[in-house]
Amino acid sequence: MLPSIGLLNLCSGGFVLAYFRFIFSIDPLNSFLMQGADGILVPGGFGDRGVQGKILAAKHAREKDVPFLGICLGMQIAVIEFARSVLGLQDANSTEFDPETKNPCVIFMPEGSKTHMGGTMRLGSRRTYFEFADCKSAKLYGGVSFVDERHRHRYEVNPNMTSQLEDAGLSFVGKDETGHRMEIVELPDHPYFIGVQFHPEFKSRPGKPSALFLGLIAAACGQLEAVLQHYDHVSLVVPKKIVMSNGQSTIKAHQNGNATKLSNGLVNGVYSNGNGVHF
Ligand SMILES: NC(=O)CC[C@H](N)C(=O)O
Repeated sequence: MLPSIGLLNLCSGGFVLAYFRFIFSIDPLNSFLMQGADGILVPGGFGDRGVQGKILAAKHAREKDVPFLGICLGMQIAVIEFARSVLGLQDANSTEFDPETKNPCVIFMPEGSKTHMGGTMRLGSRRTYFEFADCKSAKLYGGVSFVDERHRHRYEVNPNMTSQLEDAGLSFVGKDETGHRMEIVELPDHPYFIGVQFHPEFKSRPGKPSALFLGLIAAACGQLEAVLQHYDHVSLVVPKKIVMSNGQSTIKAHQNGNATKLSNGLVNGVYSNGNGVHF
């Protein structure tokens, strides 16, 4: 596939010229080609083809502080790589690729059907609640308490392994309404390492790119701080975890998503009216 070039408006620091290169994850030159990358995006996918190369890409990004965005399978890959390299669980895997793994950090969603594939995916618009106001993704989305993004998957991060992963430094900063389904993962000490279970590309448009793509490009050209500061004037009103008297913790959801109109006409830069109906 030929490389392509894009002109992007970063809001803060004017325009940047971005050069995109598609690397096949099964390409033996994969690691070599990644060396010069300023940013890496691992997209969604099904089946185990190219998974090893995708794991190498996530590892390279994590270890070399290269801005990284993992989408759906790309997020699952980032979790697998982290479990293997940081937790030392060599056989950590998704049960999609290794049903017998002793360390299933990505598992089949309990409500899915293993026998009927058609229409059994978790599809369509679902709500993600931010756990922390100061994580990069919450800031990029403009300080909302939730975002509605579109989904297309059968597997998810194993909720029984999240505390182990979090103790080692991975942060699950976005979750569904139950708090058991991981939607956004970040590495807080990394310049830009974000994985999302949803597909931001489904609602991204040339003139209105998803906040996460904007963040990736900004980070890749050293402009992330400037872009985040641009959003800083929008009050960050994401509630912190509220510890309830019964010892359970929860987050309070604001039904309107704390929407604030930005000067560019977007509602916090997010395509959502906060009630699950999308434009
Ligand atoms: N859209 C995707 O990337 C799907 C990821 C993975 N194969 C799953 O079903 O969960």
